[in-house]
Amino acid sequence: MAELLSVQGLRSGYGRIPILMGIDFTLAPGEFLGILGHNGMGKTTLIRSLMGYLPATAGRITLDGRDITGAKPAQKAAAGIGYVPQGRQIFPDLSVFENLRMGQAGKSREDKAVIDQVLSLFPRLTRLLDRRGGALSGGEQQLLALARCLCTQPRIILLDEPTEGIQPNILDEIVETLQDLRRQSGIAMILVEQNLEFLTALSDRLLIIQKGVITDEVSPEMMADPERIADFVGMHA
Ligand SMILES: Nc1ncnc2c1ncn2[C@@H]1O[C@H](COP(=O)(O)OP(=O)(O)OP(=O)(O)O)[C@@H](O)[C@H]1O
Repeated sequence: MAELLSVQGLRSGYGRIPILMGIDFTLAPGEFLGILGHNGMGKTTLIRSLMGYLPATAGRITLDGRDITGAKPAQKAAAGIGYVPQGRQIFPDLSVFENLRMGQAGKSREDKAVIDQVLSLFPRLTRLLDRRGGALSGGEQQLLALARCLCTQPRIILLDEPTEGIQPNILDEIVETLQDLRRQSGIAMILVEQNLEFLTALSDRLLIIQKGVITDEVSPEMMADPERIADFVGMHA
């Protein structure tokens, strides 16, 4: 399979504290890759390193075969890498619609058609366009952060712990929205999570991260059997 993103021997950390100890994986076009790990295993560090917020101390990241290891976050965004941070970071004083427009802030002119197309995936947000971002529930904010990222028209989305602090009813809606996105678009996604059930519902392939190293890969065949995965990774949902 052709590869869109390739990560080889990636190391990074904070100051002199190493956290990522040599991460290797590839992402194919349109693939949803899940990365499962407990608290503190390096998931956010990995996403922030891929996005360029933390410099790699070793290793190589390529996009379409082009080396982007040292590229700045804005350059990575311009190359088509979208980022939905943990904690969502929506603008609390702006309306839902204004938050979506911020997703187009880097473009020379606003493209309302793109916002409309994105909104077709998010009926709940369409009903809340005038509401302040800060007045949304956690789950609604997560939907907004995802929709805002889609307004940048990325080829890859990096999604950091989307289930954190979200009520179960809206979590199901987030899963369905992502499943629709997976079916309808050619977007590829890296989802880092500690929620096994969420990842098995969405991932084509699942990697396990422990202490800054990818320790295992769960094959697509095994993905069909959540009990077996839970035993395999020692993480019952
Ligand atoms: N700014 C920082 N300075 C120093 N160490 C940090 C910093 N941020 C995170 N760490 C450490 O890096 C390690 C990995 O943290 P990271 O946030 O990547 O984990 P995670 O898997 O995303 O966990 P969580 O689910 O808690 O977000 C942890 O040991 C954490 O304490």
